[in-house]
Amino acid sequence: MGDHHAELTGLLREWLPRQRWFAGKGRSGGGLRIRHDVMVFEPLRLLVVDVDYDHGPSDHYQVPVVIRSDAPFGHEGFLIGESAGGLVYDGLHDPDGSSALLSFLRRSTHRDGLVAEALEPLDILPAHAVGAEQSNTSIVYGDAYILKVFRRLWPGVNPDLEVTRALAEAGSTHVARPVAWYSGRVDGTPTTFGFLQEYLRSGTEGWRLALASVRDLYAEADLHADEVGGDFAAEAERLGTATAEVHADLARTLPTRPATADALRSLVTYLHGRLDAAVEAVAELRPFEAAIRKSYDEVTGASAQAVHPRPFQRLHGDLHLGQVLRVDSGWVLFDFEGEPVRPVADRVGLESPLRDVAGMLRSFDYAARSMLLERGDEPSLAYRAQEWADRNREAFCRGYGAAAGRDPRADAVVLRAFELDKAVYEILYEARHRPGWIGIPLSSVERLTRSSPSAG
Ligand SMILES: Nc1ncnc2c1ncn2[C@@H]1O[C@H](COP(=O)(O)OP(=O)(O)O)[C@@H](O)[C@H]1O
Ligand SMILES: O=P(O)(O)O[C@H]1O[C@H](CO)[C@@H](O[C@H]2O[C@H](CO)[C@@H](O)[C@H](O)[C@H]2O)[C@H](O)[C@H]1O
Repeated sequence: MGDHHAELTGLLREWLPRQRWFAGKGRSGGGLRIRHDVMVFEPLRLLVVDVDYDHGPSDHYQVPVVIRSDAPFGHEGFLIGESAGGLVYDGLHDPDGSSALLSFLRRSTHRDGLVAEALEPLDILPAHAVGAEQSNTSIVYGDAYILKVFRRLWPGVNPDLEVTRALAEAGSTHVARPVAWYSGRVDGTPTTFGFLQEYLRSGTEGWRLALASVRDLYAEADLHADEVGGDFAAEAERLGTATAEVHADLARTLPTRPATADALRSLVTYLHGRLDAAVEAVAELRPFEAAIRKSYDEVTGASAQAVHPRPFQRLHGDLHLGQVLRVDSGWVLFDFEGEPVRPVADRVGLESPLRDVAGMLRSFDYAARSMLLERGDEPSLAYRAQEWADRNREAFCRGYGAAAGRDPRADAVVLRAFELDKAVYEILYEARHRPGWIGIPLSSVERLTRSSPSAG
């Protein structure tokens, strides 16, 4: 294995940093070690790779590979490199590799420390990868299942699996049925590697529906959001209700804790810490720093009961229009992973449900403004974008309030703090991955720090 691993390590040293989900960009060091090498199911081998840096903890990644003596047509795009043993391909994109993973799940078996568990008998179906690879790699089997393979491994049970299972067991209609998963040990801790769910073939992503609505509005230069064909407000209201129902099920089945003065103080410290890192990295944020900090401090400015009369609880953690699907029966939420850049230990904490509300409100802003990027500077469209975002924001909060018994807008100080925090996170995210979009969250920070909390 020694020479072979040395060769594979060399190939991965080139390949890994080029992947969209590689989190070590900009960190010095980057020494690579293959920690586990398991033949999961012929021909799929699963490598667990550690990346060590000069400072801070190591990262862990799973890299399933298929090593072939042939080079089938169409495989060029996912070649990792050439070794003495053959051509090394990304095993999640190699059709034989993705089939092997389903066979492993189907057997509900274990292999060298990797364990597969299935809740129901699985059909063997052909695989294809979905969409652009982001934080993870997803594979659809037939049109029955979708497997999410967590590329970066955080020791512990992945919150997506934990929370989705809790909701399914509570009878929620707002999640896709969990079907199977596989796990192993990382740093001695049982860790989720991949999660298979029912594939909702009739689902349309909220982001696509919202963009269609915005497009309709921009096409009708003289009409308002409530007058054009593709008005999204009724959907936004239903989405608000679905989010509140999910929160209620999570509060009923998983732990909660009161939002005490201490809990709010820790929250504010945490928000300031995230801002420290963002202003350090993105100079454009600095003119707004003082005003943002002032908004955060307002969270501890009055009694905890007055500012946040709801318990802290488990959440979605990164809710936006790209994480919800409209199916015939209503809205389904997925990807309960939280923000992928946060350590899992942080993401499984009990937090304010207003964090999710704020995530979705930010997304209405994104949908309205992303289309302005294509249109250049048209002041009348900017006005209409704001009108669209406000209308859907109100509808979402109305729907949430009707189901939760308290409208999120009633807790305006905390809601604004979370909207600012999300926008700060987005500024960092866009700076790293999509610099052309950074103006969207920056303009929101500018607006949110200008307005009073209740104005939204
Ligand atoms: N149960 C499902 N049924 C149908 N499509 C889904 C389902 N879950 C996720 N998707 C689609 O798969 C894609 C990737 O899923 P996601 O969990 O967001 O991955 P990532 O964490 O990499 O962003 C999304 O575009 C989403 O629309
Ligand atoms: O989908 P992920 O879990 O990988 O989330 C990350 O990427 C998102 C972008 O794809 C990013 O979301 C931001 O852009 C969305 C439009 O593309 C918008 O709907 C969101 O409101 C906005 O935050 C997300 O923040 C990031 O964690």
